Amino acid sequence: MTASVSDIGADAVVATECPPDFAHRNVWGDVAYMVRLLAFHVRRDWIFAVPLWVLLLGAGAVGSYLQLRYIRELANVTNGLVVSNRPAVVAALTGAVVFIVLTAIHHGLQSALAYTLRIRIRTALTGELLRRWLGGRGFYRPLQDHALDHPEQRVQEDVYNFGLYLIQLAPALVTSATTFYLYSNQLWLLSSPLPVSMPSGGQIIIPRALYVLAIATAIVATLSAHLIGRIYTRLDVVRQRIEAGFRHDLGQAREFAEQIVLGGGQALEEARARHDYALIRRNWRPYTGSAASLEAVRVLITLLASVIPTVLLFPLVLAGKMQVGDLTIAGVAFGAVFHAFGSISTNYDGFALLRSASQRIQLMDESLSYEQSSGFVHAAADRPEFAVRDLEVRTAAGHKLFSIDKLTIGAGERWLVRGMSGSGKSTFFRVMSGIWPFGSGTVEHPSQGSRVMFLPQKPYLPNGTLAELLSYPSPSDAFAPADYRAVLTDIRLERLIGDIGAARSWAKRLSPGEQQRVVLARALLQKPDFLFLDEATSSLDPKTEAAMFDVLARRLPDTSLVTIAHTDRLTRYHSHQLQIENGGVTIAELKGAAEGALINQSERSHND
Ligand SMILES: Nc1ncnc2c1ncn2[C@@H]1O[C@H](COP(=O)(O)OP(=O)(O)OP(=O)(O)O)[C@@H](O)[C@H]1O
Repeated sequence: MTASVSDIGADAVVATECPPDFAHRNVWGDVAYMVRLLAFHVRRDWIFAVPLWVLLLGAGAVGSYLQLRYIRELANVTNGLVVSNRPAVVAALTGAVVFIVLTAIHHGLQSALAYTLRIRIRTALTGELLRRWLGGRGFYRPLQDHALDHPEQRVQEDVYNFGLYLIQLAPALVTSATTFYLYSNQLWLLSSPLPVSMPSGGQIIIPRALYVLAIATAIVATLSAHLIGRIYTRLDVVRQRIEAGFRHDLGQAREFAEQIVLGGGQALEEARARHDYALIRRNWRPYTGSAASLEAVRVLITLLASVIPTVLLFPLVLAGKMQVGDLTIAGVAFGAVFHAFGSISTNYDGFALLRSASQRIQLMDESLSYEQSSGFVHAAADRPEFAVRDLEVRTAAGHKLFSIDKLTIGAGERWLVRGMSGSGKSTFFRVMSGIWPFGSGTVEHPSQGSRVMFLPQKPYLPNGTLAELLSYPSPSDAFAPADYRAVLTDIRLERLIGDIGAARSWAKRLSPGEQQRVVLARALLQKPDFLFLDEATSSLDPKTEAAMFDVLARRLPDTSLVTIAHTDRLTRYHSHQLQIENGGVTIAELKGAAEGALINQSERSHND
């Protein structure tokens, strides 16, 4: 099957989609947020940030001074040539070469400062975003539909771009201010009044015509750049998002290659990737248009600005009232004042990209600050037990899943949780862990010091050494090599003992059942007081499953177990059952659960 791009509505998406994060932004709000980010870095890293900023901005001012001196030497060369003064030409050329060398050294040092500051800004912002995103509960959003798009890109690329464009722009603005200061006076002096004939027949005199024209041209340039640049910023925010979507879908196709090939989904995956790319192409058209318009307006106004002084002053040169070199200086001074006053317009593309990066960081910042208020009261019990009262668990959409009037999971008890698919078993675990906010009631958690461990339905096996996988979430040096050898034997993966220190893509190398056993080994190492297993052995054959429950009973005799399972086979390993059905629960004691049952089962398994 090949789905065409228009089938999927790419045009509509790009043409009509206004990023939710863009709608309420304006340029001053963005600038205020940039200042907040900057202030954050300066507060965090003031010992380095303050001197680096001072040096970098100072370097901008030095740069414009060097440029001025160099241009003056060039003007002296021209003036010396006009009057055939050889020593003056040679002296001016020598001066020009000195300023060229100084300018090169200056640029090198400025780059070093800029790169140092960039990585320091990035380090401060990345550290903060990682702390708030990965380090807190903000990491998990039950409402995936409303979750922030591609936070990973915001942390990685947007923070990088923020530092990049900020460091490009900030010194440029300081250079502009210095240039404006240095050249303003000169242009003011060179500016004579200009008589302008009016269509009505009269004549008005523009005082300091060159100066006024330089400022007016700069204002026109800035306003036109802003009008075009607003769209450019918006399109760049869209571009960042759809690029991230493209990368994400390709990454997912790589991750699930086996499932896709077995399911025959290659054509659909290709269509999905083409659709993602089509969005990028559709966005590229207006993006190109606005970038091209920005560039054209910038060049047009810059070039016009470069001829205005000649147009106004050449009669004075022809009349012998002004030297050619002075015309050059007037031209440079006009250009400098125009560029300095209108520096936002000449740097508008960088400013637009800086706004786009800062908007995306801001949305992540706001999203991390947002706390979904929980309907549940979580408290610490004074005994080592979980106790729930008047619990009503709901879906994110507000539909009731089930309610529990009263339930206590005491020390050493073994509970089996059952119910139809979608009845809310995993959500019950989410409530018990405190990450599910939708519903009401009280959950008392075991007294301080009790350790609780949740093993979810889908094992999470990040890349790393086998020891890191087994010790997760503790570091691998938290356990001795002998512990790893023992648990690998317990979970019947002795063959991997030689690979304990080997870094591999274990999620790809291990079968789903083996992955589940690796996750069970974490519990054997961590020895929690309460262990919640969400269909943690669903991929195992009955014999291996029995062996795993036998090991759990042997190695963790005092651990309270809460197991979600669909199979009757596990009844014998539990003392109580919680059945979720028809919006309520039924609680029963399982009389057949005896130590003997475990041992008999285990012996049978070994004899099979
Ligand atoms: N993160 C989430 N956001 C929104 N709804 C969710 C989320 N997780 C689960 N649900 C919804 O809550 C309901 C209960 O889901 P839950 O995972 O608890 O079911 P379950 O009983 O464990 O199912 P199964 O036996 O199939 O694993 C389902 O309708 C599901 O769609």
